[in-house]
Amino acid sequence: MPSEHEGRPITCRAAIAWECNAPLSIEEVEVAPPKQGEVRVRITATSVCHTDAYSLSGRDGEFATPAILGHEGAGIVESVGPGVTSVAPGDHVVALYTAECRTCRMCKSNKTNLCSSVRTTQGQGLMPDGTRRFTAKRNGEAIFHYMGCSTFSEYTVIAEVSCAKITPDAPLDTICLLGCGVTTGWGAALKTAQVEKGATVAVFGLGAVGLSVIQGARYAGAQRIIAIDTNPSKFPLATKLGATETFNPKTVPEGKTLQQAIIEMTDGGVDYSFECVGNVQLMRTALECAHKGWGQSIIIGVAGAGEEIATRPFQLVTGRVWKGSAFGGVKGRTELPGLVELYKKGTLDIDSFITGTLPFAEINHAFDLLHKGDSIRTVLSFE
Ligand SMILES: NC(=O)C1=CN([C@@H]2O[C@H](COP(=O)(O)OP(=O)(O)OC[C@H]3O[C@@H](n4cnc5c(N)ncnc54)[C@H](OP(=O)(O)O)[C@@H]3O)[C@@H](O)[C@H]2O)C=CC1
Ligand SMILES: N[C@@H](CCC(=O)N[C@@H](CSC=O)C(=O)NCC(=O)O)C(=O)O
Ligand SMILES: [Zn+2]
Ligand SMILES: [Zn+2]
Repeated sequence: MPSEHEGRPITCRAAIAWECNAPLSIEEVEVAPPKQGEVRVRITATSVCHTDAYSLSGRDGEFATPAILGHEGAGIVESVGPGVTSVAPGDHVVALYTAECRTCRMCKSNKTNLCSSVRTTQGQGLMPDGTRRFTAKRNGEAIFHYMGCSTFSEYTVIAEVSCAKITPDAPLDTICLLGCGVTTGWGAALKTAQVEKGATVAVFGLGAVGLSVIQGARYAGAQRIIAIDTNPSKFPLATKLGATETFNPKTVPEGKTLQQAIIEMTDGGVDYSFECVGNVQLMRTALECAHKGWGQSIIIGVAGAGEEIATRPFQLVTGRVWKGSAFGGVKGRTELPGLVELYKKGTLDIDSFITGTLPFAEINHAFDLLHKGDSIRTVLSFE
């Protein structure tokens, strides 16, 4: 059924980041109708990923304010712009920060999920035509988009290629986590690393991303999964999701490095390690605890603008492999429906990641919980 607002602006609530390192401001915005190839979505649920906090911290070289953050959200299509064929009003969708146009060179390759169709304008906080759809009601200022999603708004406009259509019988307030954290970790284990049966795995950082790596590694049949975090309150959930051991780097004896400790625990190093924190020193540790000759280390964490990784080239000469993974290597429009089915069958746990739900108006509290290490994912509801 067509929306009563079709073709017209909608005024709704959004959380605006007017500047970095300040609380988000809940206020009214005007959301323009979708243009060619665009979709306006009523977001029903969104959660807060560490990357939202990272961008708000001012460490993200691409982030421009004022902006509407949020990239882990799901909702219902309100209206579509000219030329949109793959979704229609009423469809349930997950917003994708890694688009999938299916026609660019990257999409046609089975080696990557990094679609190039909208990435340049997305990084500038703009829609693909170079303009914006959000205006602050308080002063008429145009607001930047974020990661092609901007899910911290009751209504958002995203590109059709950034819309994964999913079955309407899946709960949006749970599967919104497929918009980032759960898919990223699961895919990093199964698609990027291709962890195999019997493997030994080390996971650094036990937020939604690291815990999802653990879940993926268990699904792949890994024999040992070592869950590593400086916050031991994350250990019980890591164990529930498949970790066979937990380890706190703070317990490494003086005079020994963390990589040495893990190499000793694993008879020479792990087959696969995953950095899920965004700390460049830890990325080095993760590489160097990988087994000589074949160990692979996957960087998932996002480091601040200007930060660099280092290791002795000898580490690579002697067979270790350094890789990265974005959105778990998952092509969202094609593969998210399958992940929803895995959730419905009980194969993919998403419920355990939701450590709390809050009304959208309490979004700043959700950020506080993340900063204090007291949450995995807090789902914000607009209803
Ligand atoms: N490449 C991609 O596609 C994606 C990348 N990311 C990135 O992945 C990272 C993880 O995201 P998310 O799971 O949401 O983050 P969280 O903040 O929820 O989880 C990170 C975990 O690492 C712990 N930690 C912090 N420092 C260390 C350390 N030195 N050693 C071991 N553990 C440590 C934190 O502890 P504490 O509880 O004390 O904070 C926390 O438990 C972020 O950098 C994020 O930006 C996220 C999604 C997609
Ligand atoms: N803007 C950042 C880039 C941050 C980054 O690496 N993002 C990840 C996703 S993080 C999700 O929570 C990613 O997928 N990167 C690939 C991409 O195309 O952006 C910066 O400039 O450092
Ligand atoms: Zn994220
Ligand atoms: Zn593409």
